Amino acid sequence: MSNTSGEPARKLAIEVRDVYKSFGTTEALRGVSLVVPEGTTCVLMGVSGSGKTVLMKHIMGLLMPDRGSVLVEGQDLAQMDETALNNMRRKQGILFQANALFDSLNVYDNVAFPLRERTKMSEAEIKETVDRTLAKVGLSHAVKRFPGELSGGMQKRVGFARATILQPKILLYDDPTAGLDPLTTAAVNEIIFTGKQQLGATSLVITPDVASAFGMADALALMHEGLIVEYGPPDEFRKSQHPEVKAFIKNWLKRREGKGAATSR
Ligand SMILES: Nc1ncnc2c1ncn2[C@@H]1O[C@H](COP(=O)(O)OP(=O)(O)OP(=O)(O)O)[C@@H](O)[C@H]1O
Repeated sequence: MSNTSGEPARKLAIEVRDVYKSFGTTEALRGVSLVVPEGTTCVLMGVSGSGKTVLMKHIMGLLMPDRGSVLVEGQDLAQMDETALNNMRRKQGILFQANALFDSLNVYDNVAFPLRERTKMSEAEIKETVDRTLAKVGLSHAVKRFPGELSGGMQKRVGFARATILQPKILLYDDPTAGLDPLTTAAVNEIIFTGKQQLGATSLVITPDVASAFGMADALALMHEGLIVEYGPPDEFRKSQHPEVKAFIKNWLKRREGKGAATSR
């Protein structure tokens, strides 16, 4: 199989096929389809309540569709038993808004945690792996500090180190830059890019930050009322004439200008 550029088509890391999901009378997903080829970054955008997190939870196997199917690395999650689902989740690195670091553990022990829980590595092997991972995110100097003693950006980097220490093939980020200042936001975007470059991982990112989205995405998807209303590479997405895309970008520009005015005052 090849695409129009003559390169062999990549395998699909994630494939969502016509998924419906309701909670009572709330139709959260109303026929969503999405493909994310291996090693690429897909960014999901959309207003609050449009269904982004519900979609991501399906990909994590935390929710099952009412109709349709979700395949991760070609495997239909609905066909998996609990053990297989757990194994599949281990291949995913998950970074949500809250970093979910253990406050009582220092940086070293936070990052070592998945290795102690899920591998049979010796303490010497763990040390070698943790040191190498922390060096990659520029935190070698902070191993003994506790989460409360770190800046927001440093906490994100620890979260990233912990989420990636088992070398996941799929990275899922839900609003990783929420509440962060522009400099820290740039640092987190760099981290997401690092995930792609260093791990060759497939990433699915939910972010309201359109500038970050365009900077990191191989493909962008806009969700609206439980549907993906536009999907495509950044260049095509930018030119979209879909009213929801135009409204979303206009709204973001307005909010950004508002923030600029607030900070320049
Ligand atoms: N467990 C649940 N029970 C009931 N309703 C839910 C549940 N989870 C999500 N919903 C509803 O499904 C819809 C989609 O929610 P979702 O969290 O996916 O939105 P979102 O696009 O991620 O929003 P935000 O940007 O605010 O996080 C919303 O109407 C939400 O209230």
